[in-house]
Amino acid sequence: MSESVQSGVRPGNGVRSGDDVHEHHGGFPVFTPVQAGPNYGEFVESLRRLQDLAVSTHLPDDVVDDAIARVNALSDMLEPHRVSEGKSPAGFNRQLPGRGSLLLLPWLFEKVEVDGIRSRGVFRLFHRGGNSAAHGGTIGLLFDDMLGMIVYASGHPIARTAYLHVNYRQVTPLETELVLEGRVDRVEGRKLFCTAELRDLDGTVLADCEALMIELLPGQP
Ligand SMILES: CCCCC/C=C\C/C=C\C/C=C\C/C=C\CCCC(=O)SCCNC(=O)CCNC(=O)[C@H](O)C(C)(C)COP(=O)(O)OP(=O)(O)OC[C@H]1O[C@@H](n2cnc3c(N)ncnc32)[C@H](O)[C@@H]1OP(=O)(O)O
Repeated sequence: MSESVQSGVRPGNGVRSGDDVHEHHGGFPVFTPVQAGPNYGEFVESLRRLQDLAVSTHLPDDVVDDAIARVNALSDMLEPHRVSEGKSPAGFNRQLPGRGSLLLLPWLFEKVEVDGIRSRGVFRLFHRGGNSAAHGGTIGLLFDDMLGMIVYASGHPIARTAYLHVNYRQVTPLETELVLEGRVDRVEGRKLFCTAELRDLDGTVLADCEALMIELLPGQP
């Protein structure tokens, strides 16, 4: 987000070029990229492991009490370091799984180009919906976050998702490497029509989507 917001939009696909003026990104604030420290990725991964365990254990009550005390102690340690949006490395570090965000799927981008993007990763235990399959909402999250990156990579100003139509074609497995690809298909004024597919390593489409992204007007949140 920060690259796009701060240094502007890269030209591509015949869309407006030289759009590196902040006003072209709606009402988004100017963020200065926050680089993660060398151990930040490990910190986020440790928290993901904790989430995996939180949904895949059955703990005795005394262990739960002990866990509450320890987690609260950890939170107390972090609390004094709270910062406002855009001042944390979370979500801003593309070299880290899920850009270093605990919210996002811990996937890594392999290709971020004008004609489309590709990322790779796994759904974790804490993404389980039922019967060992990924929760449908987490697949929507994966697609929606990718759409922001597609718009960014294609050289358009910041856009928001007006609709996201997901087709669930096959059950999506957990803890299995998968590949996601997407691109802007066509542009009508502010409207960017995008598509993306989630595939397994055999190339089977597990889910695909069609989405409308709308470039923000000046001042739009
Ligand atoms: C250092 C490393 C950096 C790492 C990070 C790098 C990159 C980061 C990644 C990404 C890049 C950067 C930034 C990304 C930032 C943000 C992405 C955010 C994505 C989201 O946050 S996603 C959240 C869910 N999303 C919403 O929260 C949207 C809520 N919503 C609205 O904010 C408005 O709704 C809005 C603005 C969408 C439109 O509002 P509006 O008033 O401007 O436009 P209006 O309604 O007039 O529509 C104009 C034309 O679209 C048609 N139209 C509209 N809606 C339609 C629909 N549903 N179906 C069919 N057609 C539709 C109309 O019919 C008309 O069509 P026509 O012009 O032909 O008449």
